[in-house]
Amino acid sequence: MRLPVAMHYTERRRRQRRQQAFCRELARMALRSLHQELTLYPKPGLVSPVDKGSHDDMDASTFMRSLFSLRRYFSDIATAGMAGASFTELKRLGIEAEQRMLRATGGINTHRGAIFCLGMLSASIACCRGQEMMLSPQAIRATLLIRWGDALTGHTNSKGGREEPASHGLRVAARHAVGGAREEGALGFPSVFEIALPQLQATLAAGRDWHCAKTDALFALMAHVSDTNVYHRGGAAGAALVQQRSRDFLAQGGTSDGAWQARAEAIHHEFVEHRLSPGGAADLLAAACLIHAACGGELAA
Ligand SMILES: CC(C)(COP(=O)(O)OP(=O)(O)OC[C@H]1O[C@@H](n2cnc3c(N)ncnc32)[C@H](O)[C@@H]1O)[C@@H](O)C(=O)NCCC(=O)NCCS
Ligand SMILES: Nc1ncnc2c1ncn2[C@@H]1O[C@H](COP(=O)(O)OP(=O)(O)OP(=O)(O)O)[C@@H](O)[C@H]1O
Repeated sequence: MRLPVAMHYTERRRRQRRQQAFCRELARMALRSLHQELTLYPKPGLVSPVDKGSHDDMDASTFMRSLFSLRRYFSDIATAGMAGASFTELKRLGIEAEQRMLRATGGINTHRGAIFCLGMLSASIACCRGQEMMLSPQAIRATLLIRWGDALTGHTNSKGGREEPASHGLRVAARHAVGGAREEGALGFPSVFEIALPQLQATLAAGRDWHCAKTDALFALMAHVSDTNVYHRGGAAGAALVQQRSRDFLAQGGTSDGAWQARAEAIHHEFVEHRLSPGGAADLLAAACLIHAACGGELAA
């Protein structure tokens, strides 16, 4: 039986409202995930509410200003992803968000990697939802690769649409042959899905709390990721130090070891001494929190 036209219209409006509400909720989750990363301490070399880590141009309040500037972005990129927008459209939203972030922070790069990583993942989560798929890490990753995988591979070699000649990431990629954020994206964020998420889940399954889960996941990321921020500041020797300390921390049981807090704090101070900052790993931790939350997990306080 055919429904009257007015009913079709009402049903369509309802569906549209539900989808808009989902995109707004997803944007809140993305911001909460970034906030979850920011508030974690000890966190080697990184900015937290306790100190500025290896940075002298930014602190937690710079990150908070940056976070507020991204509210609209995450909801816009989710809406675009739900509608199956092209990568060109997503990239335009990403570049605008970078510009808003830089205005909010007085030119300091607080969230460039996160805008890319959590932005693409938000688009993918919303795209799954738009097609009424069950939200799972597998579905989100497959959707990202099917929809935007080719374009993300193309992006690996482009200048990213910005005006400057080459970013730190591109210079590091050329000099040290490391992939960085662009390669992560082109491969469907393997460090999020294969390293950070399983580690979050393993620590929680072992009965430890969310704070421990985030800490173990961050160390697992630092042990595996080729972080262009680390190479930019510390070269190959800095990258080797970050990986070695992180592997040692995990080999001693991570947060299952009674003295983990003191050990993590000692590594934090050592990274600060060397001016090392694993910002890529920090972004990927926030991204893993977002996938965890989008698939029904709790983001504990
Ligand atoms: C892809 C991006 C991150 C550019 O990265 P690039 O390699 O040029 O390096 P840049 O030094 O500018 O920033 C890299 C940032 O990525 C993060 N990062 C570093 N290493 C890694 C890694 N291995 N994995 C994930 N993130 C990483 C860091 O936080 C760092 O700040 C992005 O800034 C970009 O291209 N922006 C243009 C807008 C765009 O195209 N957006 C796409 C859709 S949202
Ligand atoms: N808690 C955090 N502390 C520090 N950096 C973080 C944190 N979370 C994420 N990051 C990432 O680290 C990057 C900042 O690193 P950095 O200041 O080295 O970048 P830069 O401005 O490109 O380099 P530089 O300051 O050496 O010229 C940001 O792009 C951000 O994505």
